[in-house]
Amino acid sequence: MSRPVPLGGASVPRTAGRLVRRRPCSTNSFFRPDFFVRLDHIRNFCIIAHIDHGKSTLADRFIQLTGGLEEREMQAQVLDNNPIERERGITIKAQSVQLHYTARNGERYQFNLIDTPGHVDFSYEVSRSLEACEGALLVVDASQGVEAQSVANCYTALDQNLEVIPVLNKIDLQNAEPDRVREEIEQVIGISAADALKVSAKTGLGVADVLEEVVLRLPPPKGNPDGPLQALIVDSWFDNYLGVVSLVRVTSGSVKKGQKIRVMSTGRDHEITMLGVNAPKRLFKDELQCGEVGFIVAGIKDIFGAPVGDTLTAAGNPAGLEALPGFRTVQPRVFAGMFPVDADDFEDFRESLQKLRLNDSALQFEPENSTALGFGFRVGFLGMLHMDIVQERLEREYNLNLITTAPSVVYEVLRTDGDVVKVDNPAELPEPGSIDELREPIISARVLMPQSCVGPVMQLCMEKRGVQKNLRYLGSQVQMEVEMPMAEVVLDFFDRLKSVSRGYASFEYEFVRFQAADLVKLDVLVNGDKVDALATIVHRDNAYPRGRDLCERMQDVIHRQMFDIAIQAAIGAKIIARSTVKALRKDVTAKCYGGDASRKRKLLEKQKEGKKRMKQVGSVEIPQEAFLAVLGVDKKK
Ligand SMILES: Nc1nc2c(ncn2[C@@H]2O[C@H](COP(=O)(O)OP(=O)(O)OP(=O)(O)O)[C@@H](O)[C@H]2O)c(=O)[nH]1
Repeated sequence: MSRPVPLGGASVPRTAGRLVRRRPCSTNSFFRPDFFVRLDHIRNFCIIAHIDHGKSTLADRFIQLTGGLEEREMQAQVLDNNPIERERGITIKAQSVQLHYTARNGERYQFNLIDTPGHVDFSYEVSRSLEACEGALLVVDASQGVEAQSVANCYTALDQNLEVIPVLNKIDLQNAEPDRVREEIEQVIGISAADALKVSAKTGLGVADVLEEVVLRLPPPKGNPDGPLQALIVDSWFDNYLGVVSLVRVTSGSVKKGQKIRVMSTGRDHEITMLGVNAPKRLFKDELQCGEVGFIVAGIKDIFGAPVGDTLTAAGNPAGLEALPGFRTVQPRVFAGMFPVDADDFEDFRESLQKLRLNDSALQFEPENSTALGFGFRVGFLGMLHMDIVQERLEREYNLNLITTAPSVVYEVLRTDGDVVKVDNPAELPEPGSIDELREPIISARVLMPQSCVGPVMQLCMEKRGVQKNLRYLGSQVQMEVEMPMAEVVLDFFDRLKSVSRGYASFEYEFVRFQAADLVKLDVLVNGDKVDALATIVHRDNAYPRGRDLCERMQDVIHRQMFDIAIQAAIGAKIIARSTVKALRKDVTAKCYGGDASRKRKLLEKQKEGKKRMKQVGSVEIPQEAFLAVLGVDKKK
């Protein structure tokens, strides 16, 4: 992604408090004078919560209260600055912002705040952001109560030894029950909530107290301000003009403009040309000191030049420092083929994926060749929302026109020769004769719901081949632990769970093991040709209904053409379902008798537009919707 560096006018802090001004104010108004902040006056913290509990809105209030933006510059969820985030109303990328707060004791503190995403698909982003912090605000919606991601994200913070302050949000709502939710935090999560703060991020009620508690209860960063430079790359993105821009947390020493730094994994030295902080407007500075979180630009044009999790030291690393621990790598769980509609876009597609990966280290990809769709990539994602967002970012930020195939999980195959291989593409499943055992990934899911939902949720889990492991009554909430095949969860579990529980149940999951199951490959034939990109792996018991359903769905989405199109579902050589798209020529200009050439041309152009997201497979044009018919998702109109 190329995030431009806005050259907005920087607001110089009105009162410098007791801070010492290190050097005279730069004459350039884009620069903010550097104030020396003592390490014990810095607080680095994250806001964590379940989706929609109000993290970004609380961050807005913090920015407003500390004067980070003027009233006219404020808009809701300021930190969700990606257009996709704003349209969907969700946070996808963690965003950092530096604020300056004068506490009630008259001292001035520097806050480096990171707003994190709430959806389970982006929990990796949360754990990475926590690495740059000493504390976390756990925001819980006082009208909804504790939900699955409140628990999971809080445990991640505790695992990383962070101090957690519970904050009960939305107390302005009539149905807010702060006392019940406080008990829930203690019962479900198991942390003390006696001194949880009550706030309304919307009206601002109680928000000032949160800032004060951040000062009092969260520890300052550790590290030696006078030691040799050591900084952790927390995030990176590619800017078309500047090259790689990295967000770093300085853990020792300081980094200065003009300084030569070394990227430890590559061993290459670069000169820092720009550095600064998001406040939340981007402000250029001369130095990032120990404990601070800010961005650096070092003229790195190579996409792999400053990977996330890497360590920066002074050039030549004279102190012989070791690399910081970095981040755990995440394994993608869902894979789908992505193919450019226009084969000429393949190289652009590769470069775009590489740039996107810099900013999204959970993304993995390798080239794939499909008989039906040509050259593309098999791309690994953390979940369906992640897949959806990646496709949208590729199309909007990189101007690509892509066909995505149905997502698949990774299977483990025990071959008759004793070898065990992993298969993430159904088309590459070995011949049935050479398979001794086919194993599917099993997840352990924790569903949190009100008691009234237990019946329908249990029924849904059974339908998805789930095995209940535990059921705990925690006050008004019930926590159910269930093991389920991941393939069933990928398809539509999340939506179904929301609908059977009227939105009250939430869930989070983790992979536990591979387990043998009676699975078969379901092929789809279009006019007799097997289309590799449409193959799926399903449980034998579901194969017949799935095959029938798939043929019907495809019949609805494949446009009628000049001839009959037969769609068949097959297991091996056995056809198990069939449907036909009847021949018809859709003459869009039929009604345009008379000689209005321009209107005819417009209609034909419109028809051409409609054909854009299609692939010619044999003699048949197959639209994007058909490739995702197995999901029952009409993704692109
Ligand atoms: N009534 C009320 N609504 C609130 C309050 N705080 C947030 N909201 C609303 O709750 C919705 C979600 O708020 P966000 O700040 O986007 O939530 P989030 O936790 O950042 O969401 P994700 O980043 O997608 O996980 C928005 O419609 C907000 O206007 C509050 O204190 N009171």
